[in-house]
Amino acid sequence: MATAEDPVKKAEIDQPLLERHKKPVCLIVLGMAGSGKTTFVQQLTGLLHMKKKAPYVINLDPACREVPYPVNIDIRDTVNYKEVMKQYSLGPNGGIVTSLNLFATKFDQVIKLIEKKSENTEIAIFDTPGQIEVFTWSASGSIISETLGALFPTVVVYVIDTVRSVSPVTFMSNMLYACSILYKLRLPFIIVMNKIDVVSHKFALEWMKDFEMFEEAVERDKSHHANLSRSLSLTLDEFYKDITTVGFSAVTGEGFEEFLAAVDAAVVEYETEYCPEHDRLLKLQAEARTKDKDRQKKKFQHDFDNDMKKIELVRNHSTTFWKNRRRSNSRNRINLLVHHEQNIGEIVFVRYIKRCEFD
Ligand SMILES: Nc1nc2c(ncn2[C@@H]2O[C@H](COP(=O)(O)OP(=O)(O)OP(=O)(O)O)[C@@H](O)[C@H]2O)c(=O)[nH]1
Repeated sequence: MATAEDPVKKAEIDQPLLERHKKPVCLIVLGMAGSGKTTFVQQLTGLLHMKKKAPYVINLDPACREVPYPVNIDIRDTVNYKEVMKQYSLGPNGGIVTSLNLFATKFDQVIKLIEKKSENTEIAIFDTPGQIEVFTWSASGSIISETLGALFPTVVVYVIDTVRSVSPVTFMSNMLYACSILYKLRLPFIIVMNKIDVVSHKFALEWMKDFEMFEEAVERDKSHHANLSRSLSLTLDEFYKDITTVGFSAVTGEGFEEFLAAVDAAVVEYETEYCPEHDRLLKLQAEARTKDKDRQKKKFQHDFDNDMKKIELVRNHSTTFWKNRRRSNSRNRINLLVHHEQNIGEIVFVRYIKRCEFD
């Protein structure tokens, strides 16, 4: 398991973030309802302000009553969640999904605003709805995360309620969810074990580092899910190795510096792993498109040649016909032939235009 204090990563992040990147680092804050996302964003915003590094804050939760931090862009200014529910006859979750989808259609404007601020903004923070699946498994969530990932160094911050995770089963469920989000969004990932002012997150670090310690905890837990947790934990071993975990208290601000170091390390990962992979995929897509175009071009050429043969045949036939035609009883046949010639002429014309497009 990697922590922000790893010497290799620390060496790579000696240079301050702002000097390496002109664009802000985008933090997408996700987490189960009640994990403390909003309090975390509030604390983070306050601490960054104190450091004279005011973040650009975007609220993506259309259903929240109030936002307890200074917000630069608020989804509620663009979409009226209650109106959406009424207009489309939706329940609360459907209303949130549809509101986020409507907002995603205007996401290019958000990008423009962030770019405008890029000169003197280091960090942009996105607070997301409590119904985590609304963001992670919706089209709008993919659009937003992919757009950000393509333009700015983007990091997913997954907030976990440490107090509730002392139970191995809850801990395992949370980790499985984190793992599924990582594979869905494929962006650098930081786990924030929140509420460490109540319970230290050391037990979680130990469970992630040492499988036997987790197994002991599972043995103590009499839950009927214990066996499943044990085998899943082995599966998650690989996931733990690549993930950065920091303890944080959204109430006291403890863990702030460690979190910033983790963000810096995640940006290095974005540059060294995410960007090359992203470019590789784009290249593959471009190659596939070229191949498809070549295939269509060949097929077109084949059809075009066949048409030319057909028209030549009709032309020869009609020349003979016109030569031998007799005036009586031939009007319909003449009309048919003219019509046929016109049709083939149109096909050839359309194909000719298409060939010009190919070239
Ligand atoms: N002691 C303690 N309480 C916290 C901390 N972070 C959040 N809380 C409390 O946890 C509760 C939930 O916090 P929120 O910030 O509303 O959680 P959320 O994830 O935004 O919730 P949703 O908007 O429902 O998704 C609140 O009562 C907070 O005061 C923390 O670090 N320590």
